[in-house]
Amino acid sequence: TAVQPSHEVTPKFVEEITMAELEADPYPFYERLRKEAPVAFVPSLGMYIVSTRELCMQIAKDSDSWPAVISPAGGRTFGHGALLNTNGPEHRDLRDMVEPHLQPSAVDNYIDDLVRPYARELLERIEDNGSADIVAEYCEPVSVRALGDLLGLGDVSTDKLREWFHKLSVSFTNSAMTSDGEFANPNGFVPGDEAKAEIIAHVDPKIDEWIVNPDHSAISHWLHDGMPEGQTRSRDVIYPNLYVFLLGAMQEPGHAMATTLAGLFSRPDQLERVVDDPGLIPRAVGEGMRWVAPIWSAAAKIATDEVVVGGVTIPQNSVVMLSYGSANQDENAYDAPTAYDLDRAVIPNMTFGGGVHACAGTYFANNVIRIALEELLETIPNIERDTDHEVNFWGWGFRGPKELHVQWEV
Ligand SMILES: COc1cccc(CO)c1O
Repeated sequence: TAVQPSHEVTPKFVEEITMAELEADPYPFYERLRKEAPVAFVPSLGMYIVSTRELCMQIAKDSDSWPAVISPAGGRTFGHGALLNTNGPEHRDLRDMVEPHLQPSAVDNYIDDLVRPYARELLERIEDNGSADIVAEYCEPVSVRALGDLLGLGDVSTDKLREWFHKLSVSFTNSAMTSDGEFANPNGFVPGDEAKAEIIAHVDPKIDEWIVNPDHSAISHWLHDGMPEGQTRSRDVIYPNLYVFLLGAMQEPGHAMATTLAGLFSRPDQLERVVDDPGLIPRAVGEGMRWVAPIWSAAAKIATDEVVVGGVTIPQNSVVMLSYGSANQDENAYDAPTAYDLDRAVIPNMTFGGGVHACAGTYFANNVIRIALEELLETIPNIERDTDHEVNFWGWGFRGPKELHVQWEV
């Protein structure tokens, strides 16, 4: 439930902010938060928001004082057995379940064959068109196909995987609360419920098969690895964590590709350097994800006891949301933080979180994004932004360009 601090006076701009404004452009609001109220209870979100890099880093790393909790909207979407809602030994067991496929030595073995052929196939389809919405026609397809095939969902179409993550995403981030702590937009969870129903209908028979005939897919290993002979993990464990992968792990590499391109388009000289030297792509991607963190504000923690943070008393059991997208543009840590700059000093950022809950897919994601951009810039080195279209970044929980219209001389 939303714990409204009675004695604190909420600044007017904090009282008035709406979900729609945050999803359109959270940056002005968070710049004011960082300066005037780095820790603030935001009534329309029904939780405390932490907006500076220092405090986000401090809380993310202190998992004893700040256990991870799924946000209210997240819990309504996924249920409560997901990695990001577990701590201690239960969390460790789930990380042991998902990490084998994501550790660098494993990724190095499969990542090129997993990503490059499909990226090339997509580029062959569009390279003679001279224009594209690169988000829909390339970034999202490459992002979902790679992970879908790894998971064991090669029989789910690219478009269906995209539909699922879009539906899960709007549901997971449907965070608006009324003043009495109810969800402001209960209908916003319908897309997530629809996606889950389809996911279960498709995956249940596959789980039945994997139980008796294991294969090398990630989900098959999640069922069997580390379990006593003849036993497999229950669906109650598999599904909430599969939803985590079908949302963020599917959506964010595509966001990061598009955001990096948008950043480079804002610095044509830097785009040219990256096209000429693909060895710069990892740095370009790192800066792109610093510039607009794809997982912008989706890591919530819970105050185990009443605690004072940033001068604010946070009551016990309050939900605190770490806004990594704001931390990454904290003027106390980054010069000209709102600018994309390939050459800026590399200062650790919050893109992949921190502490024991830091992203398990960091290495996997960085390689998917790298290969996708290597193939794109090699195939279409003269890619430009189509300035007849705006770059419409969207999202508060997760953020990236909804579309990115590009053109090139054929
Ligand atoms: C990798 O995937 C995720 C990371 C952080 C939050 C969520 C919300 O489910 C995710 O799906």
